[in-house]
Amino acid sequence: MDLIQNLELEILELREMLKNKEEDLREAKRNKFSKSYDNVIGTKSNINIGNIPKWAIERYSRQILLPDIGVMGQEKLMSSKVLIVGAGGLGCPASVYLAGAGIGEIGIVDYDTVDISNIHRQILHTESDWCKSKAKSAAESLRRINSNIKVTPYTIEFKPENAVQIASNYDLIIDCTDNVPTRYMLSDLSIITKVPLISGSALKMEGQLTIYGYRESRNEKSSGPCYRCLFPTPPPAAAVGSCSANGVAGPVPGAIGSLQALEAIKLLVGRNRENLLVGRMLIFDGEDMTFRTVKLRPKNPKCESCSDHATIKQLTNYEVLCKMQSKEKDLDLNILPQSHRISATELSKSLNTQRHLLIDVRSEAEYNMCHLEDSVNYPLEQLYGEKFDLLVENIKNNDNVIFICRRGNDSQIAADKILKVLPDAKIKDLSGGLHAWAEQVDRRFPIY
Ligand SMILES: Nc1ncnc2c1ncn2[C@@H]1O[C@H](COP(=O)(O)OP(=O)(O)OP(=O)(O)O)[C@@H](O)[C@H]1O
Repeated sequence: MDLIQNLELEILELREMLKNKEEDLREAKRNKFSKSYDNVIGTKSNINIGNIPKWAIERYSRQILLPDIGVMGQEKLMSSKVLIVGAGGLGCPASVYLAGAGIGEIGIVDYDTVDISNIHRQILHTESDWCKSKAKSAAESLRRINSNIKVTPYTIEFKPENAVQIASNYDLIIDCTDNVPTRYMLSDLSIITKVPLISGSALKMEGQLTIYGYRESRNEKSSGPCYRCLFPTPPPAAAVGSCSANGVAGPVPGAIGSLQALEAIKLLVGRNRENLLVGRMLIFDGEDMTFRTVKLRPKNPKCESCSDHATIKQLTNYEVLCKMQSKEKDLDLNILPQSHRISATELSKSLNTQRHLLIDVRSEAEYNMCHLEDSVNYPLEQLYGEKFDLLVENIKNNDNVIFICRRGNDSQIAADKILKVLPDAKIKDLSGGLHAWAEQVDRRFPIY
């Protein structure tokens, strides 16, 4: 028995020794690598091979082996500057691969902070980055991936007042944002500054990407349509989906962001127009796992931004263009008069004394995530379907009807629609929605 125990102890000791030796070996390798890098920085020493140093050949060998990249392509990547706007679902994977590929300088712009609901897809941020600036968190992670590149975080909103000055320092812009005003601005910016733009988007299980503002050389006209050629007038704000309202599967922006990085690498090493997504859009459907490329409409000969008759010579107010309300106003539509609204605290008190019909108009998936006890689910779109009459009948027979949604906008739309057919109905909407409930009444209720 003793013999077996002794042997086991010896095995444990040997394992420990092996682990230490392995760590020593890794440390020695790391030292060797950084020493050889130190030798090269700031010098044209004789260990340079061709035009790129030994350390870079070792580090980037797997992509240099590709005939489309090669040593010359690697040199171009290492002297390129890429600006990534948005450090979210698309910006994280796009910048990871660009940092990995050794892009000389990466600028990353984002005014927001990391939210816990971002982490399922925004792979540069971790739990310990929660509430940190996204641009700073992304920059820190990128520097950990590649300490040989320069990374500049911009913790600001990218807007007409600062966009031209920042973008002019870069060779390429990558649109990783999530809103229409910024998309129009980036497209115009690309035409004005002659910096090409790789635009991506992802929502639910779908994503797409294309290149705008591509030019064979700076003196040539841009090829392919710009965003304004395709969408001369912005869609109504309500028709635009967002990840926070519609959801997104993490790997979908992961795939699109990675492909944006791939297009960036190809563009920077000088691949031909035909090999790039110029005048074409790649569409990915994660539901049935298909990729398809569609040809985009040609340039609009009357485009205000990129045609010969362009009138847009400087950036304008894109919030006005897209008829956006300010973010605060967005949170509360104020459709209903005060007499048809009830605060979360008032509702909580009233629930203790009276019977109510609580109608939750969120989607079924949201309702299943969390809902108030005894509420019934009646998704907003059903108000426009065949069950509407049934709902009206139900409401007629109730004295206390409360419409509920996430933030208090859809519930007002629903209540307003019912009031148009039943003007005397005893209807109210929960002001501020379930967010207000979570903040004012029950902190256990999840805010999403
Ligand atoms: N004009 C802008 N300037 C700087 N950053 C921007 C601008 N417009 C959008 N962004 C950033 O682009 C990123 C887009 O990321 P993503 O689409 O994953 O959405 P999100 O806002 O992080 O998450 P969610 O929609 O789930 O709340 C966000 O971090 C947002 O702050």
